[in-house]
Amino acid sequence: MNQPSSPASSADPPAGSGIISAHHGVAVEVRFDNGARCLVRVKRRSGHVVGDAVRVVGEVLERLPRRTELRRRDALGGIHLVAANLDVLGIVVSPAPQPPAGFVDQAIVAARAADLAPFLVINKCDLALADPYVAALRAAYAGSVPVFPLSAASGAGLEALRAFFACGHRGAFVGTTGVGKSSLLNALCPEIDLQVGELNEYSGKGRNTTTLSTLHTLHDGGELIDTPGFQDFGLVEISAPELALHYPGFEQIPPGSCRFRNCRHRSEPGCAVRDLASTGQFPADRYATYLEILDAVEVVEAQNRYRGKKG
Ligand SMILES: Nc1nc2c(ncn2[C@@H]2O[C@H](COP(=O)(O)OP(=O)(O)OP(=O)(O)O)[C@@H](O)[C@H]2O)c(=O)[nH]1
Ligand SMILES: [Zn+2]
Repeated sequence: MNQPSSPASSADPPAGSGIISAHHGVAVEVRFDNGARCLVRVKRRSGHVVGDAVRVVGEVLERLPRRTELRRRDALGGIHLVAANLDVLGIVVSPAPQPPAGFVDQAIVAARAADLAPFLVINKCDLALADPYVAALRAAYAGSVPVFPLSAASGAGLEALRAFFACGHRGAFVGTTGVGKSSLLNALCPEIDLQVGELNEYSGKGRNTTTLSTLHTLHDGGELIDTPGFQDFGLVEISAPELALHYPGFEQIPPGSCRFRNCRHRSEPGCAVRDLASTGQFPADRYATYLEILDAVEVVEAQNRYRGKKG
């Protein structure tokens, strides 16, 4: 379906407001507030993404202002908009394979910088080595974000995550390869194939379309965006001020504790974070991880400044 020469939709698109629930490259599916769906043709680089709130008038799509934007960085450093109007981002990890050091922290910072509330999913809790891993992650993050230990394979722990989404959240998952994101999506929405089937029934065309991105409604409530290839995305680079502002654990330190408002919590005089870490009131290992990420972020910032000067 959706060859460039095909009609924008197989029926007259109804007029009204709704949300883009799937993106097929040359057409988007709009889900109207009353539940009806239609396909509307768009230009290849129209800038529309799943999650966009739109008004449809005839074949014209008017995009309404976005509350949030989720971006990713590709292998060449290009930045792409992935989805709009999400409110939560699930960071998926597993005891095997484990994500690289600092991954969870950077994902939390990137989510918060994009105004998304991060939560942590620890998959594969059926594995024997899961318990100490879950305990370590809880100790580091439970004070900062919701933590969901579960097993996509056995289904244990899925109910708590379903209940979280059922509060009305719209989110996506990120995580490194092999942690079980696809398994988790399938466990949460077994009807994924069914939705694809419904859409194609509507369009009356075959199943051989590349769907770039889909918004799935979960059975108990809430929505999940599935964007092939996105889940392993390179997080958009975080800046040093974003890191200092959003690093998990720092939210427990009252704002204004450091002498300088833009304190990077490294060597500034009157830095409350460094003082708390040195006296054990802030976990020393968490502070050490922060400094390692800050080092890496500052190297990238220096490289970008150098490139900017050269350019
Ligand atoms: N033991 C166990 N294995 C799981 C679980 N969930 C997924 N796996 C296995 O982990 C492997 C990776 O699962 P995927 O769902 O493909 O992981 P992914 O994160 O989508 O991987 P990519 O597509 O590479 O990004 C597969 O062999 C799954 O069978 C789980 O809850 N427990
Ligand atoms: Zn400080």
